[in-house]
Amino acid sequence: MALPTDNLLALFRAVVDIESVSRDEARLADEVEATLGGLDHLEVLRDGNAVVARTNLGRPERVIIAGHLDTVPVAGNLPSQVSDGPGGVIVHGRGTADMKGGVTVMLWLARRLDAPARDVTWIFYDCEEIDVASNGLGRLVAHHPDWVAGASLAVLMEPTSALIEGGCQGTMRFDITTTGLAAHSARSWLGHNAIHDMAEVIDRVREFDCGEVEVDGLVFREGLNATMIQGGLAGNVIPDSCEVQINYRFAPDKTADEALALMTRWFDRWTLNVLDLSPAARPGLDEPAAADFVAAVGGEPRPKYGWTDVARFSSLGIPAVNFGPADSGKAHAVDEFCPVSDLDACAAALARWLAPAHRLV
Ligand SMILES: N[C@@H](CCC[C@H](NC(=O)CCC(=O)O)C(=O)O)C(=O)O
Repeated sequence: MALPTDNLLALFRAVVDIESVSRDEARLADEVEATLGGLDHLEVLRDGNAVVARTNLGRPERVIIAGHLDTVPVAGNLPSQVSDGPGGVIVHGRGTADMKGGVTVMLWLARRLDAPARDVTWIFYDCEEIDVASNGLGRLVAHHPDWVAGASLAVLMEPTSALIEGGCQGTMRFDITTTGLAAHSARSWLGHNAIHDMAEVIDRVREFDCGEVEVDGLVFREGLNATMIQGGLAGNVIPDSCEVQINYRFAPDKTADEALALMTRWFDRWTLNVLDLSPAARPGLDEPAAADFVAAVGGEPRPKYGWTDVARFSSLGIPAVNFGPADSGKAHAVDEFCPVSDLDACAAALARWLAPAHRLV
């Protein structure tokens, strides 16, 4: 199936309807490669399930526009559905908010902007939604550092309702396990209940003061939450083990090491098994390239509460911002959606910035 590139809504629905849960992005990556291949103005490169398309026009400046192809697991919310909203057509379904609207705008513009004023590297990558060790952009940068080198700005088309969201919060996921002694539940005094012991861990999670933290003029909002729990063997057995997964979202005033040290102190009675630790990124919107983008797009920048690869680009010394269609408040929700008017707004703003003289057809 070739992606329909003449109609934005049709393209969006086709991209959404190709299921691409993390580690299963090959089909969508193939379609992206086929859609951008064979155009005179683009060089197309591939690393695993990541696709890069770039102009080589010898412009004095190169920018990166990036987005991930993967989604969190489908929850009965595919294929896509459409409805009519006050502002026009709305597309519903897994990935519409996070972040196939952004991917669609990238495909739309990459095909059409054949003479941008800045050279553009379009990066479509895999495995963003899972552990940082699997992240496709991280792999691509490790394999081909030259594919991102020298960029003056990276725009991540994560959901932002077509406004700029600066920086990103860090994320740390860890397990805590409590251990008991199994016994018949009719003689519970012979055992020790690991699930009951977990109550103290949960209390500790709830007692943590999740503050608001201002960084570079944007107010971030931290969070500490138990997100998964398991334990118990059968309804008549005292459980001898219970495991909870905890997620700490930390503001960019802390390094990843500081976040780890804080959690280790806060849960000092237990052993933390760290599953994932991704650093935050400061907004840095006063960097000249970022400030120029803010001026071109307009609107009042907001903080990015989720983790995005803005953090990776920042650590590489490339200023980066989040800018894409859809409300981030709907990211990962079963009823996620994206208004087509957001796609139009993002495409128009990016075209203004990349090729002021270009008329989008
Ligand atoms: N390695 C991390 C990756 C998690 C990435 C994910 N990002 C978003 O959902 C961005 C959307 C937004 O907030 O606008 C996240 O923050 O969970 C991990 O495995 O946790």
